[in-house]
Amino acid sequence: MAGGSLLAPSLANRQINYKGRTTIPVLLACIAAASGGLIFGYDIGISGGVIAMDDFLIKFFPTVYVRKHAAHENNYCKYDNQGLQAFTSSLYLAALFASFGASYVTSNKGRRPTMLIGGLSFLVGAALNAAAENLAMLIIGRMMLGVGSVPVYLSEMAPPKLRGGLNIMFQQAVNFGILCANLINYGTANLQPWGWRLSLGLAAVPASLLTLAAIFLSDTPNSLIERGHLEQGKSVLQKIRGTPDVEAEFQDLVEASRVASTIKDPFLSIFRRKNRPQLTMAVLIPYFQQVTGINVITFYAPVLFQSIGFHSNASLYSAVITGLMLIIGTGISIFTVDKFGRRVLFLHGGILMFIGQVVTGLVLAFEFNGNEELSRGFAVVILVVTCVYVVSFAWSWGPLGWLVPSEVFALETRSAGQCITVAVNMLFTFAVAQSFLSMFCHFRFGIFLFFAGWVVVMTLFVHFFLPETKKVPIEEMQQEWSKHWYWRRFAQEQENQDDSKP
Ligand SMILES: OC[C@H]1O[C@](O)(CO)[C@@H](O)[C@@H]1O
Repeated sequence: MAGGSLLAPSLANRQINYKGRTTIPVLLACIAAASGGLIFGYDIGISGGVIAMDDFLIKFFPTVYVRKHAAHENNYCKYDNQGLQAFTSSLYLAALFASFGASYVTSNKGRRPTMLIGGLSFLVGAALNAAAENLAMLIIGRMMLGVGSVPVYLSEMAPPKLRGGLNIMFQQAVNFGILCANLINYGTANLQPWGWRLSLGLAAVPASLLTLAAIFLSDTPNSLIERGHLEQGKSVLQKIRGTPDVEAEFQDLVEASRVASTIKDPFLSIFRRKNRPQLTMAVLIPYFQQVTGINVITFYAPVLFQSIGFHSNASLYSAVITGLMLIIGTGISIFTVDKFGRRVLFLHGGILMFIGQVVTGLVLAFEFNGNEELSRGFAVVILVVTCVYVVSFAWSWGPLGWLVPSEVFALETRSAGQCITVAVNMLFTFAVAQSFLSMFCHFRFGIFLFFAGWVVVMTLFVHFFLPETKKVPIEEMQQEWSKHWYWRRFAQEQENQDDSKP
């Protein structure tokens, strides 16, 4: 999938001692990857603050503007509007469809064209959004941003060597993007009447970096070798390592690509009965990540805080605070994930997220009747428990929602598993974005209890069904499933050679 090289089992955990130094192309590749994460985060974080700006509402959603300022109305429903939700959600729907095409382009044409298409698509999307005169321009722009996001996700998530702390760095880049967006909204909110245009248009800055990097970077050696261009692959490797002495690494890449090519039909393979545990993880982990409800905060925090009575500025800087919490939490994850393991982080994160959501639900139930503002003291309580919730998400389901799927698949199901993970994640990101404001209107405070219920389910699921993957080499993953108290009934069928059974 996605041109991601699959390390041969014999190579996956070997102490690697290749020659070479960090060269400019390597640094450029890192910048490209980081700017990909940044833009994705920026697009996640920017829409909520923009929706909270009056000039934006007057231009595109006048009825919401009137409702927002009407006194003594049901505050829970002020922002309930399908078009408004579509402005946020359309990005993820486009990303979902693009995920099917992007992996095809990458495996046939290489990483570079996919990054280039992604960068250009981001640029056009940002331009359309900044210049928008009607809802169609807004939504088409957001869809272009969605098309741009997928290559970034697929290429960052695919390489198995990006494991542990490194894999999490990508999530951290997304968080930085979200924080930048929150800060920029805070700054542009006072630039009337065009501050929202600046917010949306600034996505063009990292998008240009990504596009330039794609133009100036050569394709990766892995991608060239996988597509049969061995000599070219070798010379690129020499260039990026800054030494002609790359034979050892080159041979390993050739071997990895040979192993990858022997894997037939990963999509058929993942649907075999013996791979049921892997298919279950590919679907449930990204699903659970989204029904934690995190994107209620990342997409709609300013709107949410305004609905319960925070003033405009307070809403925007509260969103900045939650953005900071994402970074702190994911920082904690980077330093603890390989020490304490994945399950501990998931379980502790789950318990704290549950507490945060239940307290929010109860405070709203008893202290906020939907017509007035929340008292100052309780507003502070809401902000504090929201921070607890966000920080614990950011060390658990945020990064591990990507890291664990990259570790639970055996070699033969890996590429299909990661494609499914990306698609399911985008599907439910879309679903939450498109439904939250309406659900908030109808469920009221109950929406937080609804997400808390899912957190209970996913925490129990981790406790009973997820084996620890810390330091488990990819070629030993199948054995982990065979040892598991529940999954062994499926996984052991490998030995009983019941492979063909669907
Ligand atoms: O860090 C928060 C962000 O991370 C994601 O879960 C994706 O990795 C997003 O859906 C969310 O907005």
